[in-house]
Order: sequence, then C-alpha cells, then structure tokens
Amino acid sequence: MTMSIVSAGVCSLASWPRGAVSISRSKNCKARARAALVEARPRAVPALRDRDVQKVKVLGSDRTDDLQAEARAMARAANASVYNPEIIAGKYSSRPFQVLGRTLEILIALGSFGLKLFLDQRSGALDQNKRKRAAELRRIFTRLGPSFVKLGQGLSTRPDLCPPEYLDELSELQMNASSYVVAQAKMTEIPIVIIIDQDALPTFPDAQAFSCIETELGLPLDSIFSSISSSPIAAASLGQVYKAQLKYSAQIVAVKVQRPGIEETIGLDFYLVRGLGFLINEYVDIITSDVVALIDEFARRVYQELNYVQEGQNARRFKKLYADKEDVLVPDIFWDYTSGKVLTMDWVDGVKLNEQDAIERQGLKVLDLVNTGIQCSLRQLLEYGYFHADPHPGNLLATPEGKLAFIDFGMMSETPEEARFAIIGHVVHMVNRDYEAMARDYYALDFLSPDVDVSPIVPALRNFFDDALNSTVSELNFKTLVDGLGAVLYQYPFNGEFKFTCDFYAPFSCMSVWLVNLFAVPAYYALILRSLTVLEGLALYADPNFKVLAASYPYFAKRLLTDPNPYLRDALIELLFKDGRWNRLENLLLQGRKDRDFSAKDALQPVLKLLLDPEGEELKILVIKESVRVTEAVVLGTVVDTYKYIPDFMRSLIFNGNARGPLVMSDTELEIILQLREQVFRIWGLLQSSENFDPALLQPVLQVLQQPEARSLGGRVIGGITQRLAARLLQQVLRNPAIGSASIS
Ligand SMILES: Nc1ncnc2c1ncn2[C@@H]1O[C@H](COP(=O)(O)OP(=O)(O)OP(=O)(O)O)[C@@H](O)[C@H]1O
Repeated sequence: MTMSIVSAGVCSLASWPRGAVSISRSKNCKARARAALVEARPRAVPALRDRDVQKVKVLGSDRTDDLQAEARAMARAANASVYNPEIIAGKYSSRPFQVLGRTLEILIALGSFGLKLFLDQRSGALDQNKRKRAAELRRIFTRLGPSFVKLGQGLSTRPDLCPPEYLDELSELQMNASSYVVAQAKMTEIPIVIIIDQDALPTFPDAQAFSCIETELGLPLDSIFSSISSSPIAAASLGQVYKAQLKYSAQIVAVKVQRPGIEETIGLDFYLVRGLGFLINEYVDIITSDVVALIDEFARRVYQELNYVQEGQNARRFKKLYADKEDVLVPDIFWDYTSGKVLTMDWVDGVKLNEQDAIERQGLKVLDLVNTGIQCSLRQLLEYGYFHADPHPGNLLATPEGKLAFIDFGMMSETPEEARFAIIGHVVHMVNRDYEAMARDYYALDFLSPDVDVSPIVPALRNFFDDALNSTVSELNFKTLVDGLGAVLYQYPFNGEFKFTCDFYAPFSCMSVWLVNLFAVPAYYALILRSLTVLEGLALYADPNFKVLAASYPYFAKRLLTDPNPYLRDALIELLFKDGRWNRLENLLLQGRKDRDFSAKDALQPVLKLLLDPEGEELKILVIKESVRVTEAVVLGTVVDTYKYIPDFMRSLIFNGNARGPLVMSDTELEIILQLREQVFRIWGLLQSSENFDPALLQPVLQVLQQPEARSLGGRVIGGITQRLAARLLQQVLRNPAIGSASIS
C-alpha cells in the first residue's frame, strides 16, 4: 500500500547533536519547500491485524473507549525513561572517554563564554556587550544540544534570575523550536511553506522519525495516515512535528516524534552537571542550599517531558479545566496513535500570537486574544492552580474563528492552594499599601521560612511602591511591578558581606544571583510572572497603553466579592474596612461586573454570611458603625436638600434664624457626608442594575441592626435613633425592592 508523503523540500537535515547541520536560509531551499506531493512507500511492517483495525475504528467514540485507548498508550509508554541519577552515574562511570569528550565540549563552549564576560568586566564593557553576549549564550546552548536548550528555555522563564537581555535572547530558543509552518491549505495535498531560520534547531532524518512511529505504535505508517508531510513542520528541542491526515477518520493531526537517542545525550549532560553541583555543594559556601537537589528536580522535569503520554494526559486535564470557555481551544489527543515517543493530536490551524499582522489580516483583534489569554491564565494560576508553564507566543495560536489555542503541554506546573490565595491577598495588600502585610505574605507565598524576620523588607517595599503606586494600581505596568518586586527581593537576602562577594564575582554575578535566588523564589511563582509578562509583552506590541493589571483586576474583584474561601473573605473585609471602603466597594463592583463570570447574586455573600456567624462579632460592629454612618449621611443629606427648597423667610423660622444652613458643621464635613451619600446611591444602583441581583442579600445586615447591642453603637444622631432608622430604611428596601430603589435613589 502506498501513501502520499508530502514534500516540504529536502533541505540538509541531520541528526542532533553530533554532526548537526542547521537548515540554512536559501532561496533554493524555500523554493523546494513549496514542492508538490511525493509518492512514497513506507517501510514494510506487518499488516494491520483485525484487532488493530477494530481498535482504530472505535477510537474516540465514547469516554470508555477513550479511557481504554489511553490505558493502551500508557502501556506502550511503560518503559519510558524515568530520571534515576544512580543508574545514570553507574552507566557513565564506566565510559570515561565519552564523559571526557563531552566535558571538554561543554567546558570549551562555556569557558570561552565566561572568559569573554571576564574580559568585558575588566574593560568596563559588561553592560554595553550584554545583548551580544546573551545572543552568544543562546547560540552556545543551541549548539550544545537538547539539555542546554531546555536549560536556556527554563532560564528564559525566570525574570527573577536573568537580566532582560538574556531573557529576550533565551526565549528565542522557544521560538526557534517552532518557527516553520506558515501556511497550509487543502489537506489532501498538505501544501506547506517553510521558512527556515539560521538559528533554528536542527532536525533529524525523516526516515528515522517514520520508523520510530511504526515501531512505537506497532502499526505500519500507511495504516495510520493517508498522508504525512515528508519533512517536519517544526523542530523542537526534544522532538519534531509532522502534519498528517488520519486514515480512519480523515482528521488532520499533528504528530510529534521524539529525537532518537535523546535520553542518552540528556543523561550524560545531567551526569556532568550533577558532578558540578556536588563541587558547588562542597566548596562554594555562599550557596547554602542543595544545588544537586535542584539539578535533580530540573532533570526529573525534563525526563517527564520525554514521556509523551504524560504530555497527552496534561493536555487532557488542561482541556477539562479550561476549555469550557468557547474562546479557548485545546487539541484532543489520539491515544491509539500515541506512545512515550510519539504524540498524535488534533492539528490546530492557527497563527502564532506574536505574528500580529497575520492575525489582523484574518480580521481578528490581537488584544481580544490577549485578553482571553489573561483571563485563562488567571484561572489557571489562581483558581485550579494547574497551569501551562511554557506559555510563550509560539505555544499560543489564534485560530481563524478567533479562539485562543494552547499547544505543548510538556511543562505544566501547579500552584499550591495556600499560595493561590496568598497571591490574591498580596494584591489586596498592595492596593491597601499595607507593606507589613505584604512582607508577611512572603511566608504564605513560601518565599521565606517563618523563622526569617521580614521587617527589613518593609522599608524597601515602601520605597518602591510609594513611588510606583502614585498612579492607580490598574495603571501600573506589570513588568514595572515585577521588576520592582524582583529588585526588592534581590536586595533582601544580601547582607553586607554577601554583597561584597557578589561584587567580587561581578562578571558572574548573574550566575550567583541566579543560584542564590533560585532558593528564595519557588519556581511556580516565577512561571506565573512569566506567563503574565509574556501576555503583557504581546499586548503592548499591539497597544502601547495596554495595562495587564487593569485587565486582570475584574477577575480579582470577582473572586474577592464572591469567593467563600475564608482567606479571600478576610481579604475583602480588610479591603472594605480599611479607609476608603466605599470607594473600594464601588470600584470592586464596577470591575467585577466586567468579568464575564460575575454574578451579582453572589457578590458580598461570603462577608454577609459571616454576619450571621458567631465568629463574625468584629465584623458586626464594623457593619453597624458603617450602617449608622451611611444612614446619617442619607438623613442629613436629605435635610440639606430640603433646606434648599425652603423659602428664605421660612428658613429662619424653621432653623431658628440660622441662615448658614440647616446643620452645624463645617463645609468640609458636609461635603464628606454628601459624597458618601452619593457613593452609596451609586453602589446601590450598580447592584440593582446587575442581572440576578436579589435585595434579600442584605437580610443579614438587617438582622444585625435589629439586635439590641446595635443601639449602643449610634452615631451623631442621638444614640440608637440612626440604628433604628438604618434598620427601617433597609427593611423598606427588602420588602419592596422597587420602592426601595426609588426611595434610596
Ligand atoms: N497540535 C498542533 N497543531 C499545529 N501545530 C503544532 C501542534 N503541536 C505542535 N505544533 C507545532 O510544532 C511546534 C513544536 O511543538 P511543541 O512546542 O509541542 O514541541 P516541544 O518539543 O514541546 O517544543 P519545546 O522545545 O518548546 O519543548 C509548535 O510550536 C507548533 O508550530
């Protein structure tokens, strides 16, 4: 049986790392990339057995079949490698020449880079050459192969560890992994245009890839696909991706095939780096944490990425949690064509999010897509805590229907529950400018162990945020905030002695800072920052005035107003009852309403419920005091209004000759009262105009106001009267919302 192998041009391909040849940018190559179909006969493998055909036909028909197919894929990946440093050490300790050869290769590459940094430092050109050196480091990582590309990709997600120039360059390692496909049309012919990049990651021979698919799946290629592109449409650090059409259903799929022998290369590199880690642990005193443990953690993650069934499962979990929104797309996995080294999934027709002109040409708005990305990221990071840890623009596609598609689920991360709430709390404390609380948050965020004194951080936070927060939080640039916070945290662990050490190692200071800080900031936090900075970067490209914090605030507001979690409920109480409360409530409501999942019915419920709880004693007092204050404002405001309509001659009669006004109070005091009244009316209006709003929501306030203790808390108007007035006003509102609304506004 023959199958069409669609040629994208046979440019010089080579396996990696040894003898690797990058595909060069040439007219010839581009021309050939547009080549037509080529008929090809795949390697002979045993014909499909009946059982297999059956298996393929039912694929995806229902959930049970899907689970069974997934189980079969897991069985195929049963012997996928797991990181085991002891086994690796055992293997390489008996191969001294191989170890020596690779050591020299790495030492020469990194040593010459270090030397250049040292010379830059001596000649005072360190800053001036930063960009150039960053590009060099990227090229060195690319040349050194997959483990170093992974390392570079990892570092590019750590704004807390790398200077911006290095972040920019190293993130190219992600873009290179995915920079080929530009267009495709009728699938039966799979026309592909390839753009080739000099710095792109090298590919490995297609014959090897196709043979890997057949061996891994135990099926001949032509029984799986009716056609497959003859060259990869993208080369990535660990594998390369083909576009194909499934034979049984004619669906278009992306097939990711792992680089042959990759475990071998990666294993040796980790063996060497781990050896270096031992030396650091032993001889470098300034680094007190366990570097070997850190390397092991990183290696474990990379090995996990080598198991494509795991990646498929990540995609499935991600889809279940987040693709419930119609503007988010996650490809389905074809479990019958997936194994540890082969991953088959829905082909996503789309344009990468950084190709903004192409997006606009499709009639889509980049900012809409970025906004979808921000909302989805917030849900990932702060709701379920399961997030895509590699959301670079190459992994985010805009589909022609305007959906935002996520691909590449190799690297996922989780935010622990406490940290999720702590992050929201941190934002509240920032809005409140409560620097002591912000500093204390670093315990909950797991930046610092509880025995560390945080008081030295407080002045640093104050210094930075008092300046930065001159504008409102929503106007702040997220990157400014992250950089500022990063700077504060950089300073913190350094005492005088430490600073000296860093200066001494100035050319390598980046490295020492990386290592020191690695232990201070949990990786998921840096990844969170990364994902939002990536989206902000994309948005700023489309609109220099875009503010990611402003776009995120509705989500925070919604969560604060509606989430029953005690931590968030307390954060809301703190936010509302710290000065400026009505402003804040109005703002929260205004913002929360912008979130598409906001329900007015749920707003304030957690706080109001607490009023009926014996634990809510403290809150009750605050609420009574506030109700009394508001009632006074309404009553006194009405008196002032009435006064305006009373003819002059009657005023002196009614108000005992007081021509200045009906109340004995200063103009400023009066203005504050009137402002409060206006604000409360506005808030009421906001609530009332929200869909699903039910005034019965305020019942707990009424109950509290009717309690006898409430009387003793009367305000300016004789003890107890305002409390009764407040209760009556509220009662009227609750009994008849329409009348209530009329009377209050
Ligand atoms: N489902 C898909 N539909 C269309 N294109 C895809 C799909 N999956 C992958 N690709 C293409 O292949 C490229 C590489 O895929 P992917 O990012 O999953 O590989 P990777 O090995 O995880 O890369 P990395 O080096 O970033 O780890 C993507 O950038 C994209 O261009």
